[in-house]
Amino acid sequence: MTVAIKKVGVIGSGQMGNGIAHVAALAGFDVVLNDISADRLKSALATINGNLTRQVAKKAISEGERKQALDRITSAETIDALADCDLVIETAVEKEETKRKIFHDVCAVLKPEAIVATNSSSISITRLAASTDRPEKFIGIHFMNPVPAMELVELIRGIATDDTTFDTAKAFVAKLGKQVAVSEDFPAFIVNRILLPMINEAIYTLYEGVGNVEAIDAAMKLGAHHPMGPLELADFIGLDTCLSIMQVLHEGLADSKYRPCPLLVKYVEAGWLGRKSQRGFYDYRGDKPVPTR
Ligand SMILES: CC(=O)CC(=O)SCCNC(=O)CCNC(=O)[C@H](O)C(C)(C)COP(=O)(O)OP(=O)(O)OC[C@H]1O[C@@H](n2cnc3c(N)ncnc32)[C@H](O)[C@@H]1OP(=O)(O)O
Ligand SMILES: NC(=O)C1=CN([C@@H]2O[C@H](COP(=O)(O)OP(=O)(O)OC[C@H]3O[C@@H](n4cnc5c(N)ncnc54)[C@H](OP(=O)(O)O)[C@@H]3O)[C@@H](O)[C@H]2O)C=CC1
Repeated sequence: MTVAIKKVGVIGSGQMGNGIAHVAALAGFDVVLNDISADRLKSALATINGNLTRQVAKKAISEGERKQALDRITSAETIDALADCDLVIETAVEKEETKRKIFHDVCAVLKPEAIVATNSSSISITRLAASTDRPEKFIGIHFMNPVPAMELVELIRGIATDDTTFDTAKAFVAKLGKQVAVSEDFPAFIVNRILLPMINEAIYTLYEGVGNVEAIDAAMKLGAHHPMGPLELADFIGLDTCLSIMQVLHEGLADSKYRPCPLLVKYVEAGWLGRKSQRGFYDYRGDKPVPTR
């Protein structure tokens, strides 16, 4: 059994939030995009418009579809604006305390039957669900970056998630034109359990001087046919997010093989978070990315 979803709330308008709002609006859902920062909301709407315009240029969608999708998105700086949403997807920073606070605030304004989802990359769905007033209506809907281009969405049930919530989330993902992979609720789920240790190992390879940034990325692009090198991909994901995921794996599985590389810690402490802060394993401030090591 599924429940009808018409209006979707997206909390956090960073790179994932704008991607989720984009694909949901294009699929015909009304979307309320929420962020604590007005500037973020403004730049998210500009990014969505830019990505929709690129799809029009590639003839993937019509000009009318671009316009209708944009018209379906409203932006809001306050959480009250999400009150009449049927589904809310939280996609703020990968910090458990921030997410818990958001769930506390949003559940207070939502109707009791609304479904609450998180796009968390790694944090226990069961634990996040337990911090809400509706663990049975809580689920992990984990999109991949960049959302408009990636086919997969992981669905993760918490221990209490009911069948209606799972079936509704599955139908929602199908309506977005994406494929589902179901993951059990263990640290970092499937994709990041495999991908992040690979990225962390690439950073150790750099840290130990086995290769420089250029050599490591070229090796994996040309030698293993990865679309992006692991360091380029780390910058794309965000080094703060990569570190948070490694910390969840390290703490959650208590195995030293998940120890975050000290060089990753150093970059995050420097505020060199990758593309979003214009500097990470590459410096993006010039015409083209320049390796920082
Ligand atoms: C951390 C987590 O929790 C989970 C994760 O997401 S892990 C990260 C998973 N993502 C990846 O591994 C991405 C790896 N990289 C890639 O697959 C590719 O480099 C890429 C798809 C990003 C770009 O591919 P490309 O061939 O170099 O570029 P390009 O041909 O311009 O783009 C391919 C498509 O992606 C879209 N695209 C590219 N960058 C985009 C962006 N930033 N935002 C939206 N769409 C984008 C393009 O519009 C294009 O769409 P169509 O196929 O509909 O035309
Ligand atoms: N990056 C990736 O490749 C992927 C990330 N994810 C997950 O998606 C989530 C978001 O990641 P991503 O988009 O990359 O992160 P970003 O840093 O790009 O965006 C996070 C956004 O959330 C905003 N924010 C912070 N606190 C709040 C709040 N209390 N209420 C509303 N908005 C808030 C931030 O605002 P401000 O900057 O002003 O603090 C920022 O705009 C994380 O949980 C991450 O693990 C999932 C799949 C892939």
